[in-house]
Amino acid sequence: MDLTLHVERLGFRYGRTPVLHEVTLPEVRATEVTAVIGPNGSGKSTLLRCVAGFHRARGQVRLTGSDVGRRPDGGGILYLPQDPPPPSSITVFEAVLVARRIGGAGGRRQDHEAHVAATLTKLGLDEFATRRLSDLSGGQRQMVGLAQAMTRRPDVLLLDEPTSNLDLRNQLQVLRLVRDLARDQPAAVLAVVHDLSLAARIADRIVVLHDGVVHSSGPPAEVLTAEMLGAVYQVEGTVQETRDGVLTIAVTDSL
Ligand SMILES: Nc1ncnc2c1ncn2[C@@H]1O[C@H](COP(=O)(O)OP(=O)(O)OP(=O)(O)O)[C@@H](O)[C@H]1O
Repeated sequence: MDLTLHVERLGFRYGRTPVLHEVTLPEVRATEVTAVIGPNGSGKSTLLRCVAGFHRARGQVRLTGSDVGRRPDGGGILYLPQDPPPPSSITVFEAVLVARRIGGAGGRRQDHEAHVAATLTKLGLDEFATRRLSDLSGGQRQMVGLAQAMTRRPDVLLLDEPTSNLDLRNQLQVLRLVRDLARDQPAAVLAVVHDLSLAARIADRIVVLHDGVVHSSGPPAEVLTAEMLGAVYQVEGTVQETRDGVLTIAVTDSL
């Protein structure tokens, strides 16, 4: 049976302030991407941190499937935070190699180095391999963070706004890579994405979080509606689908 992430009835509070209420997500199977959207402060990052096990939440987070624990060079749940890796004096290549070794992958050094080189190529980071992290922009370091996550070959990848520091071209490239990674590796991916049009392009399913409650979930075309924009984001908007199935969301409120 395919590896599947189950998140059921999660409840969490910071001190006395409740943030998540009985949050149940649709199952996320390996090969699939689920995007979590919602307004600022709706609990998206908290949800990801609860799934990652950083917060002790009520409810259940389970991995099922005969593949669980079978991946020799990786596995498990990996959380990639919103902030890129900090500037430091190690090179991009070293940073990704260290991430792979910390991930517990066994084997020969040459094999790890070849894997890291291939990962950097996939992300278009070849030219940065020998540069120090301290010499990179925030967006470039965010790409390195993604390379570190990919090289650890997790069963479940939790991404908190993986494109927040990236320009338009890199946003698309990263989201394509995330989709390919989910399918090829395979991995179950849960990603917080602010841009609704990008979420629609990357995700098999979208979960809308509003005040810590799941407002709606399902395929992008079902979830991204003018009604949802009004009820959750309090804006007037339109959702249009092009002939090749791309959804475009436009806010029509005047400024
Ligand atoms: N460490 C913390 N201690 C107390 N309250 C917190 C903490 N972190 C977040 N919160 C509060 O919990 C709520 C949810 O925050 P969270 O960061 O999960 O939202 P979000 O949907 O990811 O927001 P954004 O889109 O702005 O990143 C917010 O009201 C926030 O102020």
